[in-house]
Amino acid sequence: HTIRRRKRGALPYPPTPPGQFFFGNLRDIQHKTLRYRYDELAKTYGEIFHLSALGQHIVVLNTEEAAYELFTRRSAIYSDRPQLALVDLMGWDISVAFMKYGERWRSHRRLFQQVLNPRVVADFQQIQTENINKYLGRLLNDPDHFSEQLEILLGSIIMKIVYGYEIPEDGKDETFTATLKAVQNLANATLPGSWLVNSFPILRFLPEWFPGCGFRTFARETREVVDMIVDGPYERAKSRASSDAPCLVTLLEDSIAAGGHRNITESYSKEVCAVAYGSTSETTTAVIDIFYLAMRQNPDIQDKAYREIMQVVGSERLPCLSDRAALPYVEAVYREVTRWMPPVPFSLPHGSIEDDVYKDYFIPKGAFASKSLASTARVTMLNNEEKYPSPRRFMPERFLTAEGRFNGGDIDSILSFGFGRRICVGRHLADTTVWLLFACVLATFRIGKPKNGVLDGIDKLEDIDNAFLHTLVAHTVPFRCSLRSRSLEAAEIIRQLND
Ligand code: HEM
Repeated sequence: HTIRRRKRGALPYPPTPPGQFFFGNLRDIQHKTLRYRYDELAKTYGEIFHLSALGQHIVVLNTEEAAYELFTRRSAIYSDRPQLALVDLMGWDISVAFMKYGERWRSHRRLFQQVLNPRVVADFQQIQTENINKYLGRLLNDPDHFSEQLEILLGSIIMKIVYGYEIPEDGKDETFTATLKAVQNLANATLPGSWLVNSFPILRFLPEWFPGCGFRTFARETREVVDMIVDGPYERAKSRASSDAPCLVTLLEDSIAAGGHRNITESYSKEVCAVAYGSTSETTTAVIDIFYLAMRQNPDIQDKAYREIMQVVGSERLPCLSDRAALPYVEAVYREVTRWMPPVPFSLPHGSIEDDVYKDYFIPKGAFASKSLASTARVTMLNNEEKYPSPRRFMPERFLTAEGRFNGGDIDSILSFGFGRRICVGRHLADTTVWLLFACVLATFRIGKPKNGVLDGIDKLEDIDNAFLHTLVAHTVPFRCSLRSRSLEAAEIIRQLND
C-alpha cells in the first residue's frame, strides 16, 4: 500500500486530455467515431495517453514497443479483462475472451490450446480445402455475392471442425444463424463507450420495463440464443461422434476422459466449443472483406501475386498450405492486409491487476490498457511512419527483403492477433484459413472495380479510410467487385473440384 501511495504521489498519470467537471473524459470514451478520436489524441500525445471517467482509468498505447513492454514482458500484471455488465447479462461470460485473469480463464484457455494448437489445426486442412473449393465454385456462378458467401464458407468450416457437422449448402441452419446473431450482439455490446450500463453497472439492477432499459431486453434475448448454442449442437455431436472424423467435441471429451484436468467439467468443453464457433465468423469475414477491398484497389499487386503462384504452383492445381513457404509475395500480401486495416482495430483491452509505472507514468491497478493498433494517425502501432513509411499505402513489399525474401516474422508477430497471454487463441486456425483462401482466390480470379461505371459505397467516399465501420470489428461499408476467372483453365479446375 505504501509503495502504491508513493508511486502515485510522485508520478503523474500518462498525458490526459482536458475533461469535463465530474464526467472527466467520458465524452472521449463514448465518442461515436472512437477510432478518429483516438487518432487525434495519438497525434497530440504520442506513444501513450490516458483517459479517466467516473473512477475508471483507460490507458491507450500507440506503439508496438509500449504494447510489447506491458502486455508481453509484464504480462503477469496486464492479462486481466474489464468486466462488462452487458456481456454478463447476455450470457457471454462463458467466453474465455471476457473472463477475468484467474483459474477459470486458465482452464478454458488450456482446453483451447489443446485443440487449436498448430499440430491439431494441421489436421483440419482437408476441411479448410474442401470448403474453400466449394466457395470458389460459388464465386464462379455468383461472383457478385463474394462477401455474402463468406459467412457460409466460414460457418461450414468451423461447424465441421467444432461439431463434425455439415451445414446445408444454402447456410440455412438454425445453430449457425443463431450464432451469427448472438455474436453480432456481443460485438455491439463490447464496443467501447456505446452502452451506459457498461460504464454504470448499477443500471443492470433496474427492471426491463424501466425507461431507458432497452438493454435488458436486448440482453435477455441474446442470453436465450447463447444458451441454445452452448448445449444443443454439443449434445448432438456427442450422439453422432463415434464413427466420424475427430472434431473439437470428441477431442475434448477424450482429453477429459483421459484425466489430467483438475476441476474441469463438461460444461467447460461445451463453452469452449460454442466460443470457438462464435469467435470465427465476425473476425475472419472482416479480414477477407478487407482483402477484397485492398485487391480491387491494387490490381498490380494482385497480378504480381498471381504471377508468383503461376511460377511456383503452376496452372494445373490450386495452391495448398505446403506451398506457403515458397510464396513469399502472397505471404506479404496477407501480412499487409492485416496491417493496413487490422480487423479488430483496438484489439480487446487488457486489465492491470497491480499499480505499475511505465516511463515515469503511473498506471493504477484496475486500469484498462487498450491498444490503438491502426488508424490514420501516423504514430499508431501499424501506421507508424518510421516503421511503415507511407503507412496508408497498401505495400506488401514492406514484408520482403530487397531480394524478395519474406521477413515479416512468425505468426505471433502479426499484431492483429493481439499480445501476451491474451493473444488470440484461434490464430493458427484463422491464419491457415485466411492464407489458403487468399492464395486460392488470387490463383483463380481477378478482382476489379464494378463494371460499367457502377458506383458503390466506397467510390462515393472521399477517403478510403472511411470505408471501415466504427465497430469493434472493422467491417467495411458494402462494396462491389467484379470478379472474373483468371483463365478457362482456372475455371475448369474449380468445376472439376466441385463435381
Ligand atoms: C482473422 C481472424 C481473427 C482475428 C483478427 C482475431 C483477433 C483477436 C484479437 C485481437 C484478440 C484479443 C487479443 C488480446 O487481448 O491481446 C483475440 C482473442 C481471442 N480470439 Fe481471435 N481473432 C481471429 C480469429 C479467431 C478464431 C478463428 C478463434 C477461434 C476459433 C478466435 C478465438 C479467440 C479467443 C477465444 C480469444 C480470447 C483469448 C483470451 O482472452 O485469452 N479468434 N482474437
